[in-house]
Amino acid sequence: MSHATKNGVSSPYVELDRAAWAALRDSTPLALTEAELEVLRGTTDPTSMDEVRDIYLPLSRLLNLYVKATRQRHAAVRAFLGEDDRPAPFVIGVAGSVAVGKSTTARLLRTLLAQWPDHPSVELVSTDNFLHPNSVLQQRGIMNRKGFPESYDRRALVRFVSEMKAGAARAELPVYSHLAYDIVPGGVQTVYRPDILIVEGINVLQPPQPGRLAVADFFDFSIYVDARVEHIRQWYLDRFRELRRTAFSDPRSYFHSIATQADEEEAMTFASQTWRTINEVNLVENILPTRGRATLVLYKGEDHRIRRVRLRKT
Ligand SMILES: Nc1ncnc2c1ncn2[C@@H]1O[C@H](COP(=O)(O)OP(=O)(O)O)[C@@H](O)[C@H]1O
Ligand SMILES: CC(C)(COP(=O)(O)O)[C@@H](O)C(=O)NCCC(=O)O
Repeated sequence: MSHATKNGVSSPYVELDRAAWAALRDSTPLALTEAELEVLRGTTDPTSMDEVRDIYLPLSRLLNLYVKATRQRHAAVRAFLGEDDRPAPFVIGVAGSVAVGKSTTARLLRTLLAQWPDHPSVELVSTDNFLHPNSVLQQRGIMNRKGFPESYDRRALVRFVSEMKAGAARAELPVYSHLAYDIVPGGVQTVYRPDILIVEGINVLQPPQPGRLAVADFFDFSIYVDARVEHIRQWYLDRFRELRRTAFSDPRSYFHSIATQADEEEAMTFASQTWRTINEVNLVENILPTRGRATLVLYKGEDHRIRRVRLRKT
């Protein structure tokens, strides 16, 4: 365990290697089968049972402690104000680059956190539901900025999380389809107020615009999934190659012509260009600068395995 110091001032972070973090699992039981894990894994994501045991069970234990402590703090404030108990979900943000594996992390957490008897209902919402439809992105000339902060309806995202936090019983959200590469016209996802709400997306740790609130202002805990840019690039390309063989071969896919008309070399040139001109620029300019705001950083190595964990103590 290292407590880095800078200019003699103790750092707010503690950094643990994989073995030190894994030891913090304590007695948290492993109640997930290989078949259940298989369903939670994203395309080409190799997250294994070892990863669940060494990384996600200690994290589940830590989050359970956070939920309990946060409930106690809220109850104390309500008692101080003489207010009745009002249920509010514990909100967790999961951030990181396109293709870093956030959705696998978020789905695993949803399953593991729901196994605790004190917070069985866990909802997961991906911020792609709040992207502006392609028609709006085209109108604004920002179709090549999909995933950048301005490509989202940030007000609607903040409104959704703030309403859930304020105790709203349910909310209706738009739906994004990776297949159509667009918002689904008339699509609705209904979210009933859970014990824990996980909000996953590349830009969830963005600071607020002047005079506004950002979605991160409502997080009780946040996780940044991190890796070297060149490794994430390789994962993006590997996944694209696999999607070309699978999802893109569906005639309804926005990228269908990449599967049917372009040979593999042309397809991969297109993918490299998309990575370099959109996703890497967004990572370096907008996403990486938010890493320091996360409560926890999971650092992945080239093989996708988490090597180190950094926790913010204060
Ligand atoms: N073009 C696509 N077609 C189908 N599925 C996709 C496409 N792009 C991404 N996905 C899937 O969407 C999910 C989210 O991907 P992404 O936003 O890159 O985040 P991450 O890889 O960090 O989970 C992943 O499960 C991925 O497999
Ligand atoms: C939909 C995404 C912006 C991710 O959205 P998120 O759920 O993280 O808000 C991303 O997967 C994406 O499609 N990026 C655009 C460039 C590309 O096609 O890779």
